[in-house]
Amino acid sequence: MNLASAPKQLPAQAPGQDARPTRPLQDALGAIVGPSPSLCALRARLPMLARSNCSVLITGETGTGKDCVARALHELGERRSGPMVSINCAALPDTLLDSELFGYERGAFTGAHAAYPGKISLASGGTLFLDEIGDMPLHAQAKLLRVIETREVFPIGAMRSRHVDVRIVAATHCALEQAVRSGAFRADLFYRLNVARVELLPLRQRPEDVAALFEHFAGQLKDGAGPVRVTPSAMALMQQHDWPGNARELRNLVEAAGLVFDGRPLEPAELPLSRMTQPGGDESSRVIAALERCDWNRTRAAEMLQWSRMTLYRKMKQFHIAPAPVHGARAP
Ligand SMILES: Nc1ncnc2c1ncn2[C@@H]1O[C@H](COP(=O)(O)OP(=O)(O)OP(=O)(O)O)[C@@H](O)[C@H]1O
Repeated sequence: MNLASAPKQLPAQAPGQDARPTRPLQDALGAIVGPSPSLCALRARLPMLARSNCSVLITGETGTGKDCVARALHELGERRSGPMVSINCAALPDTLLDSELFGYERGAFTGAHAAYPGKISLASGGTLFLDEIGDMPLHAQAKLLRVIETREVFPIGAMRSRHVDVRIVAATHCALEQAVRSGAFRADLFYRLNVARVELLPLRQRPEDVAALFEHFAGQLKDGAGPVRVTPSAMALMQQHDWPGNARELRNLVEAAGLVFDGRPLEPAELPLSRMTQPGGDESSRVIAALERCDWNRTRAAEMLQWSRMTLYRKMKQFHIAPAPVHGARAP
């Protein structure tokens, strides 16, 4: 099957035209693949959003492309020659998040053998991408709010604050409004971050993007693994799949398909669509089943579920699943 490619959303470059202004635009927008109306609208809106310096909050399920959008915002804006510094707020324990974000002076605490400027200062002149902002502990939220309001950062153990010039882009998979209502997220910080909002739909709500994404990921396969092709019925099956891991799950599927592809378009039965990610079945059982099949190795279980490790940790926390069963008994 010849898969439909994404429509040409970008204006063609006239011969002799200076390539400099359009190249970053083409690259950054071209990295967000998919002909669905929601992605077309996003690509039309991003250049304007990137030109402003306002904070942007990107929301969407895991694997929907929040990181891609944050990168495009940086690359399309005037700060593109500056750094883009990312931090995953869910990946660090509370104490480390503080020092990673705000930095510290030499000797500020045991083990601080040298001063560290912190991610916020390191992003000065560029963009600070705060991934999984919904998992930021309340005390760090208060400090971040102060940084946004004063544009000053106070490293741990420092005598004086330092000026910083950063654009903040934050992302979350969770409903921050609900977290604000429950008191888990500060309302004042929410309003500071939510100046502009980008909402990414789950892939199951934009099945028209599946073919274009499939072709995009197939084109990225290393030599010898492609070009993977599928029959029309296999594509139809993929368009009906619920994709709990969204584009990341599709990318993993294409990589797995590349390993079994022998030049013949793949039939539906040959698609490595994991039963773990088939529609139906409750999610906590799927998580436990994957962990059991991988001897409770969370890295392998995350791969099997086609989730990032952070997503698996989050789901385990959500469903109260302990890291390993005690005496073979399942955690509640
Ligand atoms: N529209 C898209 N076009 C091209 N690639 C995409 C698109 N959406 C997602 N991807 C790719 O899918 C993978 C997952 O995307 P990304 O990391 O941006 O998702 P995310 O929403 O930030 O996930 P998480 O919440 O788990 O961090 C990446 O390889 C990314 O490049």
